Amino acid sequence: MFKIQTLNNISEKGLELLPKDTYEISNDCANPDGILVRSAKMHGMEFPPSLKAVARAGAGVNNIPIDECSEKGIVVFNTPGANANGVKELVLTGLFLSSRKIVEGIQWTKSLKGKGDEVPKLVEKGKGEFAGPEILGKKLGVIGLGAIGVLVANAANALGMDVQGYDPYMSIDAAWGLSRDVHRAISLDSMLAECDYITIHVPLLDETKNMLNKEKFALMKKGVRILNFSRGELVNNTDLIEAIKAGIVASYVTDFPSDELIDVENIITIPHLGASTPESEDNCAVMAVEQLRNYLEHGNIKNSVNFPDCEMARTTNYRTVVAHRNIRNMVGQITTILAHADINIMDMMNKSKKDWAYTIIDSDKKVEEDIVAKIRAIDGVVSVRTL
Ligand SMILES: NC(=O)C1=CN([C@@H]2O[C@H](COP(=O)(O)OP(=O)(O)OC[C@H]3O[C@@H](n4cnc5c(N)ncnc54)[C@H](O)[C@@H]3O)[C@@H](O)[C@H]2O)C=CC1
Ligand SMILES: O=C(O)C(=O)COP(=O)(O)O
Repeated sequence: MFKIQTLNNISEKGLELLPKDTYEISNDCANPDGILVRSAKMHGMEFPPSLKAVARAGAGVNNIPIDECSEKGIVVFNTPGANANGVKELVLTGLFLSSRKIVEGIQWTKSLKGKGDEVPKLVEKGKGEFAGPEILGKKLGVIGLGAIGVLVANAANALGMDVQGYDPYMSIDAAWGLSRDVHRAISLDSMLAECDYITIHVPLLDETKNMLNKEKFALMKKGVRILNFSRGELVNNTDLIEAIKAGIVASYVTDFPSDELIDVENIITIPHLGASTPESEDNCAVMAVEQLRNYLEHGNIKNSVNFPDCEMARTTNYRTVVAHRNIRNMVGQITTILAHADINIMDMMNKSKKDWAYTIIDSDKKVEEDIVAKIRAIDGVVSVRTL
């Protein structure tokens, strides 16, 4: 029986893929084999030795202590692209909200309640306060051309915007999906200086924290409109508020409210709704559960953020999987232990990703617990399982 702990509400569409006879699901369980999570913060959590994997039903993994998980041999998955359309649609909404003073206009209209037959006249008299520009022909800069950035760039291009993108690490898959009409920015700074609208779609990392700060606001066009549906910490809020007061930033729309941003003129705060659609919630849950099951039951890794993709069709009934550091002679030591135990390898796969590596071995006989213990004792090995 595998125990799965859910730290957030996970769509039933995903949970129902966990067979009841082999999986126990609860939001409060002592020794889980796997955790399913959305945005719950996992930093500071105690990870029991039973924990083998964490599956984030979503894209951003800044709520998970990745390095600690790697050191403990816990494989962390996310669900690339599964909620990208949900976010794209809200970003497009954000583009219009940033331009047309829709939120402010709706707020003001509410103040007319009780004015009776006067309302239509008052509307026509007051509406001039809420005029705003069209997006057609305007320049949009997209920072980060991954699953979401590409969809946003293509959709904005289809709406008639002049779109450029900046992503020094763009994947080949993402490049295939990008419209040929989206231009490649020469540099981030040149893009920031040219654009009327800027939208940010990068993960929150040490390198991207405060990516939009005083220095960057100083480069921007007066009246620029900025959208942040990625993470609040990508933008320095103190510098942003100064840039708004100085008239550089005309509008900031974010999916990540924080106290200093709420109710500030020209800032629109949305309560992290990017992926809150039934479609995105289902897609993410299904993908997270499928990946988690494939790992727990077969040791296959797909879409992990800390260990390499490593998937092999089963050739025998005896599978051993080893998570280890990406250092030399790991495979040599593991296979020597198996050879000394008179175990023959029928098929194997070894893959690496940055500092970490993973090995799958299908053998002709069962690898008994004493042999597992020897493999576990190799310096650099962080987890061993037989399946
Ligand atoms: N508001 C919401 O509900 C949601 C927010 N998000 C946020 O959006 C982020 C992006 O999501 P996806 O597009 O699905 O991820 P992704 O991994 O497909 O794309 C991220 C892109 O950012 C690029 N990148 C990384 N560092 C960069 C840098 N310094 N400069 C320029 N580009 C850089 C990468 O090369 C990659 O192409 C997530 O990490 C998450 O924080 C994601 C889903 C929902
Ligand atoms: O996928 C992401 O990175 C998100 O920000 C979505 O978060 P959520 O699953 O809606 O709590």
